[in-house]
Amino acid sequence: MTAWKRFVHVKNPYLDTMDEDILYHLDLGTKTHNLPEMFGDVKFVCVGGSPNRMRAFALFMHKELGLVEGEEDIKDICAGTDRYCMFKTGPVLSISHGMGVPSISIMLHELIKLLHHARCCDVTIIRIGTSGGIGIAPGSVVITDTAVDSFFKPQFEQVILDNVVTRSTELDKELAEELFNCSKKIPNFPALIGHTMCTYDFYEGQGRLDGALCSFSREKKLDYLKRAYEAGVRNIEMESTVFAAMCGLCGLKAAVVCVTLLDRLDCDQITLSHDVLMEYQRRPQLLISNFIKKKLGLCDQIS
Ligand SMILES: O=P(O)(O)O[C@H]1O[C@H](CO)[C@@H](O)[C@H]1O
Ligand SMILES: O=c1cc[nH]c(=O)[nH]1
Repeated sequence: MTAWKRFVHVKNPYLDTMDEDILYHLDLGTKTHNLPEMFGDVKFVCVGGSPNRMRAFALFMHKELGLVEGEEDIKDICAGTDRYCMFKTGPVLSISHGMGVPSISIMLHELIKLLHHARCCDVTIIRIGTSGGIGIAPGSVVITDTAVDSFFKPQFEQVILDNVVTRSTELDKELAEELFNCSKKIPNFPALIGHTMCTYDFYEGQGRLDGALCSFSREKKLDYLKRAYEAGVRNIEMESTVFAAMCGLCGLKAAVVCVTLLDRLDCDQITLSHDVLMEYQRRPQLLISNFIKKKLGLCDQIS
């Protein structure tokens, strides 16, 4: 029996009428680049805020996949722009998205069109990030089941013209479970499944007392974070709702996996040493590399 291929769908009737599509912020285009040849074999897309992290992930994946060509062949495909960076190794694409909803949303529009133009199918997309934990030990890896907004609602509100359009932020529960099962096979790997709250700001928006502005008390902050915990929220970051909404609408299997850098019930400032921060940031990468190797039928635990 032939399995159906899951293509990436764009939902824009105007795209078909365009002679050329310029993916401006990626410095790629349908006339200037052979997108099917460059990207047609992509099966896994990993995204994260920082360019260096996404470069490190591509190099790590390259090694883990045992690919023959050298590291020096892994170049930034978007080098012509300094908005985002993109690296490809085998079927894995690694892209940075900057900080916050507007930044990741621009990248996702162009990435989803890229995958569509390249005729990619059966693509899984995973955000590997950092976050602030609530009521869990720093260094824990949270696999998101549902992304919620600042009111703990599983929705993303997109302003389109002068309307507010509400979109669902459900993520693929089966994929989250699969990732959690994968995490159990890694020794001493603290992981859990929970809701992730996405905010529009790192300071006031996440109830921090240490920003340039703060108009609420310590008690109000703690009351808010405790209510978030009771609603099932285990970590806070700044991209998951729009990521879940856009990927869901375009038929991409999506997951969010973020390490926590602190427990927000204890503090606001990130005081980790550089080495500890780097080690924590590698945790989502290790989990995703094991997952990808498993999906590709490579040895489960090479690392
Ligand atoms: O670690 P990344 O992927 O950048 O994600 C988190 O870190 C940034 C804030 O420091 C926000 O973008 C937040 O979502
Ligand atoms: O507290 C934190 C840490 C990382 N990223 C966030 O968005 N918040």
